Amino acid sequence: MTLFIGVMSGTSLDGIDVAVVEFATEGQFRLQAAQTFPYDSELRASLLRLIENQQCSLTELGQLDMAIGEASADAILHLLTQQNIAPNRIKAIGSHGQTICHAPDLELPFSLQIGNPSLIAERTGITTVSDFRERDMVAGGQGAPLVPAFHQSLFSSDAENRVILNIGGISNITVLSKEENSQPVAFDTGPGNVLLDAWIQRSLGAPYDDSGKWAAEGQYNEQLLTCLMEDAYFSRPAPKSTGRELFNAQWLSKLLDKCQAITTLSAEDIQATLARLTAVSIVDDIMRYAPETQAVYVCGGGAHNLHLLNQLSELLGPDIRLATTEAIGLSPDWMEACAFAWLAQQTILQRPGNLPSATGARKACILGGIYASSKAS
Ligand SMILES: Nc1ncnc2c1ncn2[C@@H]1O[C@H](COP(=O)(O)OP(=O)(O)OP(=O)(O)O)[C@@H](O)[C@H]1O
Ligand SMILES: CC(=O)N[C@H]1[C@@H]2OC[C@@H](O2)[C@@H](O)[C@@H]1O[C@H](C)C(=O)O
Repeated sequence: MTLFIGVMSGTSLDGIDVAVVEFATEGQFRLQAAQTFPYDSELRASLLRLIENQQCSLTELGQLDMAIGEASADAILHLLTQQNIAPNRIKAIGSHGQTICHAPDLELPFSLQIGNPSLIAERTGITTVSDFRERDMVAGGQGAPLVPAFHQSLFSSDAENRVILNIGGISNITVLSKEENSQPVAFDTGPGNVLLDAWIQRSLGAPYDDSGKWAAEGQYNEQLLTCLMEDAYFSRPAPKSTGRELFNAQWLSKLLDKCQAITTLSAEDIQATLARLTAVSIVDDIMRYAPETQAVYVCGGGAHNLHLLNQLSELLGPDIRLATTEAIGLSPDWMEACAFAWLAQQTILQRPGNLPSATGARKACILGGIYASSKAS
């Protein structure tokens, strides 16, 4: 039995997801335990300032790197103790870290994640794989999304054309065709929950729109939707990836200021329009890149937003089945953490982790850096 741990802190900045995963035979896995460890409000506020304003001192950056490393190590050790799993049973940790700057389209592209892996390896005594994105980028890729290789390995089907849809802060799709040897198209479609969270936080002070109830009280507005959809990201062809550097509270404020319809809209109408934007941008991309889709399986926190799921279902129409990834064997909350456990395994086995058909890289690469355990194995 080979156990790996995956650790993911996503663009929603809600905290650190940790999953303990068993990989038995090829193409099979079992989730043994998982938990989210929320960021404390001060750490979250510092991260948000850093990511959205892109300004901080080097000392502050170094301290945040260490603080997230500490929080990740604490989370891993807490889960292992609670589950009575000895650290020496874990082959390796795959730690994504917290993205603080993703810049795939610069002349010298880079993607920066923090959460010091030396600290994680030292504190846990477990070999830690980290810095997954940059190898793909230097091979000409976007460095994201990386989860599609895991989707392909574990969730392909020869019975139906599937899309795996992650709705985190940002949304991304993986198109899994039932044709043998087909390579998945996969990319970030744009905002997931990030604008919904920003607007409800600004209007009501709530962290997120629980089940989408607030959006369901409003009516979406076509004029505002058209304004929002004019952003060039939506019409750009794949491969492409994005993040909070583009879709953030400032992006929203700027477009709300520009749109004349805004004076007649209630705050909940704006929330309804943002939900519609997430749904329309996703479904437009599914229709463009995967018109033969038979089923869409949703994961990420957006899988709990019933209003968003209703919007998706309406736009997809009656012939495309919509369900959460629970229907194909994995709770929507743990997809990304499980994927980083799998990506760590790929690296340890010296196998590639990126999919060139998703990221646009020239070749498949072994991803990441390995921070060896200081304990003899
Ligand atoms: N019960 C719920 N109702 C509505 N929305 C929810 C609910 N639970 C979580 N969410 C949404 O999901 C978000 C968190 O999703 P998730 O953890 O998948 O994001 P992430 O992993 O940080 O992002 P990404 O995948 O972009 O890196 C929350 O910020 C919230 O908007
Ligand atoms: C740079 C970065 O952290 N990107 C995230 C983000 O969150 C969702 C989407 O944008 C995806 O491209 C990616 O994360 C997942 C884990 C991925 O690489 O597949």
